[in-house]
Amino acid sequence: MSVAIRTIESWTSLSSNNTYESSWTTLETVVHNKLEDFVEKQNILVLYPALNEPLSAKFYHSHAYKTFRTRSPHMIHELIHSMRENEEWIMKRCGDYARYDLRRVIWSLSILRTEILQNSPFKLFYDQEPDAKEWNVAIKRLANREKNQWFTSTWLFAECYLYRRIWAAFRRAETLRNFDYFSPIKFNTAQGLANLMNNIVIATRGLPLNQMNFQLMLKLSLWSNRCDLSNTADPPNDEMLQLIDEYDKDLIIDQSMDVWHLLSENKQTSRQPIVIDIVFDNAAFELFSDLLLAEYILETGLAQKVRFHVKSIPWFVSDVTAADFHWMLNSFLRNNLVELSAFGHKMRSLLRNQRLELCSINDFWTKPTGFSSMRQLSPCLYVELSFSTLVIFKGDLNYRKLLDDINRSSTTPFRDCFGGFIPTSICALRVIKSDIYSGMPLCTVDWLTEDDPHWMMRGEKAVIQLAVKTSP
Ligand SMILES: O=P(O)(O)OC[C@H]1O[C@](O)(CO)[C@@H](O)[C@@H]1O
Repeated sequence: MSVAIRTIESWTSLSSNNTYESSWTTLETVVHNKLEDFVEKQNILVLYPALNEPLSAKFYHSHAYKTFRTRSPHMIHELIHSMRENEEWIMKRCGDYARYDLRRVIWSLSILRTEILQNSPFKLFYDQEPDAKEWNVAIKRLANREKNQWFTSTWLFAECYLYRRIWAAFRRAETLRNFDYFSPIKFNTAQGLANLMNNIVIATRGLPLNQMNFQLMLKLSLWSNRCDLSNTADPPNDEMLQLIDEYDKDLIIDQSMDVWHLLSENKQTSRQPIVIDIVFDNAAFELFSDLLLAEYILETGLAQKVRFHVKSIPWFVSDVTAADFHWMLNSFLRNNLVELSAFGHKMRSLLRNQRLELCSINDFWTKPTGFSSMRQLSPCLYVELSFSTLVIFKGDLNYRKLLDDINRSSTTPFRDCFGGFIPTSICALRVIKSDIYSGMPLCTVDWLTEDDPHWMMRGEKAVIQLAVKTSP
């Protein structure tokens, strides 16, 4: 969107003879005609996503289409800009030769951007990374079915491919192969929020175990998902904690009470140490609020251990990697704000005595598939999760993967959409940022869409959903 806005601005400033209004109208027509050309040439269907099919950018009225027409090209543009802006800083970290490697990477990124905009076929990976072969098999399989282009393949595959391609561009450069190119944006965002995080730490010290406090911590973790850096760059509200009750009006499905019942009953009856897993989404504020939730769960005895899952490579701009996790912990430890620093020390000691665990890196989380294939592709991970009482999946992308990114009728029960994936009970904390749903009350999506056709892309509404695994 902002790419288009920039074009419009520069164009209007050039045509100084025209009135603002007439130049705007002319330009709108030009942009519109160009779009029409693209839609026709690339066989884009001027339809909403088809029911029971995977989401795809081939549907004009979809978030997938907008992603590849504007969001992703813009994201690459911003990444290039960030690499240029942070060149000196990058050279300090990666050595002087990084300057030359950066040139090559930027060139590769520009090519990638053009490939998206031209709906080119996916290229194979020629790198030596362990997953390259698997990716290439999948790309060739798509090519046989003529679905190996950005707009014709499934959205999930194409979007994961995009982040794998960006990674490949950096991995090829000797000095930058271990550099996280999204780290400047993740670190800067987190640093800017230190005061807010410190205030929230103060406000949440010593919260006793009860349903209300549990729901508060769960909802804080939910609403922090508004602050991803790929879609909704808005900073969290300073009053977030105080506004949680008010946010309830945007919570379309709220099963936080059911999650509470599941965990508090399990606490009474379980004879085994209770483990809960959190599959992280975004770094910075969201990561902080997930750590707070984990702390509350442990302090109140709802579980004896909380395990965290991170991405193996820089992913969807702001997803948490192991390096982000350690960076955040260290930044808390070194912080001058007393309570934030004490929180860091607490986290460190919980990690040392293994009540918190950062699970070993698993590349399943960055595969271009939904979770229904976990059992087959990553059986050990599936078994590991099955020992847990509850897995909390954070965010929109994890939600899409839970549903295999298939556009079922919005009222289909949550659990019926998992394609058999149910290693244990599953909770989704999702701020809605894409056009896929489950378990929605009748007509809700229709009414919301009638009021605002783009509501699902704004990251304003959310769901807390639970699927309980009953013993066989
Ligand atoms: O960080 P989240 O909540 O997974 O969302 C990030 C983005 O991922 C998507 O699912 C795909 O781009 C978007 O809908 C969303 O903007």
